[in-house]
Formats: sequence, C-alpha cells, structure tokens
Amino acid sequence: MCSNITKPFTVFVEGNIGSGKTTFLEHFRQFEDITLLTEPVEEWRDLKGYNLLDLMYKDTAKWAMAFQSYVALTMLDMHRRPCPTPVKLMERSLFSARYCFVEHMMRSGTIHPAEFAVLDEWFRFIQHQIPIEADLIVYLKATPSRVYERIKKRARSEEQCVPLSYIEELHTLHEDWLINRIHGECPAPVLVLDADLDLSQITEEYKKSEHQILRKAVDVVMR
Ligand SMILES: Cc1cc2cn([C@H]3C[C@H](O)[C@@H](CO)O3)c(=O)nc2[nH]1
Repeated sequence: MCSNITKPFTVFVEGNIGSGKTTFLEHFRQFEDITLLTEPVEEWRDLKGYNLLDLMYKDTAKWAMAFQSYVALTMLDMHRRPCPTPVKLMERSLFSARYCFVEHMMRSGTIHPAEFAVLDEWFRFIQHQIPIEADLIVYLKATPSRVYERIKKRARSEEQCVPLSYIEELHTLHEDWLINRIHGECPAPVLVLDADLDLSQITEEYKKSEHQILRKAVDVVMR
C-alpha cells in the first residue's frame, strides 16, 4: 500500500446540474495517478433508508436544511479523505454547496434566514479551521436550456419536476461565483470548459485540461 500524498494537486469540477461533471471525471479514470471522488449522490439517496434528495425535491421548504446539512458533511468527508495519488479530482465542493445551492435556497426564501445563518456559520468555521482548498477549479460552463434537455433525457427520478427557471438561477449563481467573483477571490484559478459541446466533441475540450492536470501530477511527485 503506497503512502498517502499529504498535499495532492486538488481539482474541483464544478458546473450546473447536467453539465457533464461525471462524464468529465470518468474521462480521467484512465490515469492511475489521479483519484476521482464523484458526488456521493447515493449517500444522499439512502441515509439509513431515507432518500433525502427526493424529500428535498418533493418538499423543499421542509427538507432543504436537513439535505444541505448532510450534503455538507459528505463533501467535508471527501475534502478530508486521504489521497494515495498525486492528483485528486472532486465533483463539486463545499464552496459550490455554499455559494450555489445554499445561496439559492436563501435567496429564494426556501430556507429561513436563521437556517441560512446556521449553514453559513458551519461553512465559515470549516473554511477557516480545516484545509479544504483546491489548486484548480474546472468550470463546465453550459447554457441552461442545453443542460435542461440533458436532465430530461437522463431522467433521474428525483429531478423530473426541476423547472428550467431553477437551472437558470443555478447557472447565474455559478457565473457570479466563478466568473464575476461576487463572493471575493475564488479558492483557486478557474479553467472554463465549453460544456455545451455534445459527447462526440467534448473529449477534445477535456484534453485542454488534461495537460494542465497531468503536468501538475509530475510536479507533485517530483516535489
Ligand atoms: C455541494 C452540493 C451538491 C448538490 C447537489 N444537489 C442536487 C442537484 C442534483 O439534482 C443532485 C446531484 O447533483 O443533487 C443539491 O441540491 N445541492 C447540492 N450541494
């Protein structure tokens, strides 16, 4: 068993629902120097038998707080997980949890300001006490109508009643966070990829990040 790398080159893969994050991560499964941490959706769908994702979509006002609290715990677990390889790719992060999803719930009034304050305090405490930073953010930038089609086609049961307006609002929150930088400095440099491309063309687009990511793997190993 090789020892863990104390500070692997860490990449957050960020983007709207249906922007192709899982497909992007799967592209890197071919490299043994990279650890892939995909979003723990299955944990959100089955916590001691409770499907928190479904509960959240069915009655958002009632379940958003519990759902986002558990999402934050599972993301923190991913941030903290020991990594045996020089590079670690994570699907989303505590940052998109806070600046995209929790932000949306607060702005839309889905959660009470007091609930938002609790989630925000957790995020601030974690951000200052625990190293959860990244070295690169890959932003899969997609047009809302494009990803909306994919969500319909993918037909994940819990997402069937997600309206286009929600996707548009999430897109704006990703742009505000990663491009317009309204929350201040980003935790890492942002590499924007065109996630509107369909599967046949997208591999070329992914290759743009491949060199940057793999070259860093060499740097980490040579450290
Ligand atoms: C960090 C984070 C990921 C995440 C995903 N989701 C939802 C969007 C999708 O329908 C599903 C899988 O990403 O979970 C959410 O509501 N809140 C989240 N917060």
